[in-house]
Amino acid sequence: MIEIERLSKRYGDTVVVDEVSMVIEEGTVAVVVGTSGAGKSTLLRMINRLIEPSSGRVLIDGQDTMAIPEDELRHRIGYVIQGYGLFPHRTVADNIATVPRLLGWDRKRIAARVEELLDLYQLDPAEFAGKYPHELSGGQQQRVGVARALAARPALLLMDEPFGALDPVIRAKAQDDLLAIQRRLGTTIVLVTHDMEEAFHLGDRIAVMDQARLLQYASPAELLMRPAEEFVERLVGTAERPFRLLSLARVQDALEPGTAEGEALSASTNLREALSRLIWSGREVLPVADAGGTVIGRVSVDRILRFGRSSA
Ligand SMILES: Nc1ncnc2c1ncn2[C@@H]1O[C@H](COP(=O)(O)OP(=O)(O)OP(=O)(O)O)[C@@H](O)[C@H]1O
Repeated sequence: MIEIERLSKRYGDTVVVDEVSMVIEEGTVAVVVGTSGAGKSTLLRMINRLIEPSSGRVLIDGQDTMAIPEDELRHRIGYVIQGYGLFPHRTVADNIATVPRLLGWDRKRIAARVEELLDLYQLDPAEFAGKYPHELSGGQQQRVGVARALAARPALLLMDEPFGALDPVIRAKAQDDLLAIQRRLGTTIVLVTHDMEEAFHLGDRIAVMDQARLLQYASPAELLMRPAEEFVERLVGTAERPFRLLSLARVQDALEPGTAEGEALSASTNLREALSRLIWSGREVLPVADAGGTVIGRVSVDRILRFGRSSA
């Protein structure tokens, strides 16, 4: 668990982070959003003390980060930035091995870990281990950047606009991969983004910052239904609200008994996508199948629309 308590950063008379307090539960994803210059990156970097706080404190599992030597802190906390920060003159394997080497792991253990991470990120070790960053696509570099941050199995991963440079298709895949890996490893993640879609897709909780202040820190549904201030309401996108609500629920939540004509939707599909498929197919109802392909019921346009209403 990460506890941020009245954390502030001042440069001279300018306050860039103003008494921010928030708790990030273990194994969850907290996403920080806000306007440019709101203080998001500064807040993130104060967690691993890349930036020293002016006041306030950060506790990791109850331990004040000030009591942890800086290098140990950096090894314990994974950090991913936009542009991935890979070392250009080191191979993919050497990049991933950076922190394990600093920690003095033996060769065999490092090699096994590198291979495991490349596998996890679907990069064939035989092909990719010896390549240099400039020989990789943007999406591959991004995956190596995250693999490197995960190399020493950090319990906490800080990510600053990690998918900012990716095109929309690769970006969606990178987000899904991250969630899958996060669930598998139980990593706690704090991620900064400009992209509200990304925030709603990834965040268990979303922190909204504006002009150095934390305006609201709540679950995606809460931000939509009960925005604390007009700024939050505008940022979550008033016109987008029903669609964002739909994307938070799954077909299994709107399942009705019976079956229907047409290509089955998976029960795990989100309702926004399901509605889109219904509209495109020109049908009022579609069958729903479980992960094994067995039809378990149906879903209708009517039922989905009820989920998108504020009184749902
Ligand atoms: N070393 C510094 N000295 C003075 N001001 C700084 C310094 N570093 C950052 N700032 C200011 O602090 C404010 C917050 O910066 P920060 O990078 O945390 O914002 P951000 O919300 O991450 O913005 P963006 O989304 O544009 O990256 C900005 O106004 C920035 O100009």
